[in-house]
Amino acid sequence: MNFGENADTICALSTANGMGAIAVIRVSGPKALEITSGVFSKDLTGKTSHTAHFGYIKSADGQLIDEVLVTVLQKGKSFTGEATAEIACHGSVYIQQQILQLLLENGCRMADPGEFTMRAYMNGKMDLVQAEAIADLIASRSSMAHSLAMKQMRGGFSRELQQLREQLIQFASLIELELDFSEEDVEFADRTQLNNLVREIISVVARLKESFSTGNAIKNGIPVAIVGAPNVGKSTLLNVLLNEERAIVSDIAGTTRDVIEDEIVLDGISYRFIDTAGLRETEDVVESMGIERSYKKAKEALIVLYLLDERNTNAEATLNELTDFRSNYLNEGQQLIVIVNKRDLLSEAFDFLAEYSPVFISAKERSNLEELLGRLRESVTISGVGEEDVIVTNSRHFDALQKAHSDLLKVLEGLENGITGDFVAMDIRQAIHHLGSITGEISTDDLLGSIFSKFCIGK
Ligand SMILES: Nc1nc2c(c(=O)[nH]1)N(C=O)[C@@H](CNc1ccc(C(=O)N[C@@H](CCC(=O)O)C(=O)O)cc1)CN2
Ligand SMILES: Nc1nc2c(ncn2[C@@H]2O[C@H](COP(=O)(O)OP(=O)(O)OP(=O)(O)O)[C@@H](O)[C@H]2O)c(=O)[nH]1
Ligand SMILES: [Mg+2]
Repeated sequence: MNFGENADTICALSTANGMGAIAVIRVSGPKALEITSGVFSKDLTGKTSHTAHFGYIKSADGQLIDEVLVTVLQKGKSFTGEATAEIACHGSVYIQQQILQLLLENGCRMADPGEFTMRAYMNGKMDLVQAEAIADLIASRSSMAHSLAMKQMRGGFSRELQQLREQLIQFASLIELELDFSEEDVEFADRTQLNNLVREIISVVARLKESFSTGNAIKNGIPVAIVGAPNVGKSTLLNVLLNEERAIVSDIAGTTRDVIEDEIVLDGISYRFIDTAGLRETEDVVESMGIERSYKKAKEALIVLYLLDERNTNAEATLNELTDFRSNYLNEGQQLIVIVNKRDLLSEAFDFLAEYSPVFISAKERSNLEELLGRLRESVTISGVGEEDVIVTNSRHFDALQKAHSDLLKVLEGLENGITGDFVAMDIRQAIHHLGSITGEISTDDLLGSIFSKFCIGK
């Protein structure tokens, strides 16, 4: 990988593909200002950084291509850290192509996907976590996903990792110091203190690791399974939540055969609602396959909406049904919300459900859905999304945390079993390595390639 003075000068369209009011073409690299000046009516090389210049783009044979505004960012002062010119032209596809072609003829190369951000990383403008957060920020579709990505881009997660690494490095050097003097039988590192420190670090890593299921859910839409007996109104509720006739509704029990899901942003949170086949004993082969899938989906969901309706008047049978479901299909960490639907038809009080604090709604009449949304939002908070907490949203980070976690457990085991310092130190170094791979203190071309190739071109 060439960078610094030897880097190619790259260019790409940074705005969306296709026609727009204005399009921005970004040029970055050692020759960005020279090459852009070569196709522009003014010399940009000596201009103050962060200034905009009006002028013309002309082709080699003197044809006027467009009137444009070029922004100059000098080396060391731009997003990429390299000299950069940003050409804001009229957003015609023809003009965009002509300008890009002129830049290529004058010595630029087309940027690979994510190459501008990769250069920002290579030039120390940001770490890998922050670079990855930019991709998440661009992809974010809900306020919660946006705020997680923003926090990560601003360095929240990086600072937490940095702290952990520093503690571990100090720890490792204490143990290694002890090794140097091992002949003299000195213990520089107080083992109890080390023990406590490792425990503390393990608990932080564990918390980060565990936040991934929520973080991932927020990024991809929080999975909410709608389950319950046939005909209670699951599909009606799905349709009402999505505001769309997504699933077939009928008064025939067993209408929904397959899992139906769709995503929607409500109140700043993106949910993935999953309608399932009504749960019951059945001889029908196809229906029982559908029910099998319902149970599977319920297990994968973060929140389970369990629907009952006006027929569930038998307290014992209903409570048994709920207990059964809870003990057989609900995992730890999953939130259960019990809903009594068809409240327009209710004549009884359903006091026996008090321990579940059910939400009474009428899906058909769209009544009391606000309470349900409130409860959904509450469940998201309960599942671990505090305002202050750093949340892991990226599976690469999760993998590395998991590895660091198991290294640290080995360290702890080593300390407790009185294993010699050199083995303990090896495991600590491994943990430091895995934590460092997250922010990219340690990285390989393969890793960078796989991360940045998923970015948009021009980013
Ligand atoms: N036109 C344009 N808009 C954009 C970007 C861009 O590169 N160009 N961005 C790209 O993603 C985002 C903004 N991010 C940016 C980050 C740093 C710098 C920059 O010039 N940094 C300098 C100076 C900082 C300062 O003055 O405080 C530096 O870091 O040295 C510019 C944009 C979104 N909007
Ligand atoms: N009165 C009343 N009827 C409702 C309400 N919600 C749903 N229904 C009716 O209940 C019947 C069953 O609704 P569905 O949404 O198909 O029920 P389901 O739970 O998806 O049923 P399966 O797919 O068979 O498991 C339909 O006739 C709906 O119109 C409600 O709030 N009040
Ligand atoms: Mg249905």
